[in-house]
Amino acid sequence: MTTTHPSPGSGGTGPGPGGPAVDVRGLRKSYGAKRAVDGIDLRVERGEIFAVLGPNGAGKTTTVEILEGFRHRDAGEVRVLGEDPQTAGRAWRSRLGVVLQDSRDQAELTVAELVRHFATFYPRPRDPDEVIDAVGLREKARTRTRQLSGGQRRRLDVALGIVGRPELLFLDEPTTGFDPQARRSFWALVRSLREDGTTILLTTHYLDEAAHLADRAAVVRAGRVVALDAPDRLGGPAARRPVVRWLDGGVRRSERTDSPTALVASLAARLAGPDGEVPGLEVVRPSLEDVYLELIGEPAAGADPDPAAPTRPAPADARTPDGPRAVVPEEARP
Ligand SMILES: Nc1ncnc2c1ncn2[C@@H]1O[C@H](COP(=O)(O)OP(=O)(O)OP(=O)(O)O)[C@@H](O)[C@H]1O
Repeated sequence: MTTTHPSPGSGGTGPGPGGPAVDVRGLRKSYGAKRAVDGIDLRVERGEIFAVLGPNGAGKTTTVEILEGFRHRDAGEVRVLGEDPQTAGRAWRSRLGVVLQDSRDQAELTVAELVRHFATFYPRPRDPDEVIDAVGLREKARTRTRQLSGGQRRRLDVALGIVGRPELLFLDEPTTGFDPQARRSFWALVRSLREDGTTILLTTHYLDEAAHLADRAAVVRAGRVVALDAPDRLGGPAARRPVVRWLDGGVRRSERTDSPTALVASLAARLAGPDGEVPGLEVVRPSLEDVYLELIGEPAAGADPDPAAPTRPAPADARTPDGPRAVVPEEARP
């Protein structure tokens, strides 16, 4: 379940100062001996949808919670909408929309009551009924939030995240638990927010979500950014080189090549049987998932090792909770 935390205050009344929405340099954060974030640099431009990808424990949530002002960093420079989240006040907070991964509250209120209640925290809220429509909850407007399904609750969280008309919206794994149709309509909603000028920083484990939504994506592994680019360019051209696979005397062979046609022609001349076919011939262009798995050091099943690929990292360790992951600063509580 997810909860959106309100960001009351007096801001949100106009565009913030120029410059990137998020600018992070040399960010570090440890929990005891565990380095969760180990020197992250990234910049999110205003008006873009930026995805942060990475395996469990890579440091995504820690990074995002620092950007949201919910966690303190050990080192590095951070600017979010031009301010340092550690010292920024209510006006800054009201310019953010935050949709966290876990928690629930206000279970006895109906959807409409809760969205209207959150709208009162902001100086220039969206119309609550329009927001409820936009997230596809019109039918559930009079339902108590405790009676919503997981996917419906997630949509409600998004409604609460956008009702304040944020300049920057953080979405932490927003479509977990959605059915395929709900995901598609949620993606359309996120795109329409971008068209309204909202900057969106999204963490997701769904690569198709990043491919459909993100203008750019960063892949984080063991607390560092290992790639940052448009989803269809992540990993660089070498990572997208097609792989030709075939059987040679019953032995499986493969080769990455920039000229698959020439390779297939030479294989055909050498190995084609009486039917004119090369046994087991396939030409495969690596998908975003293949590229991602290589970047995080987990080659896809059946993938061919690429000498240019990053070395395999130590496995990401399990979370060691030390209390609530996301706390709402006093000043942001209703
Ligand atoms: N409150 C905490 N106390 C101690 N260690 C923590 C805490 N929060 C996170 N960690 C550790 O820091 C590392 C990074 O965790 P983080 O939650 O930032 O990763 P993540 O990339 O968001 O993972 P996931 O995809 O599972 O949400 C992990 O090793 C995790 O166990």
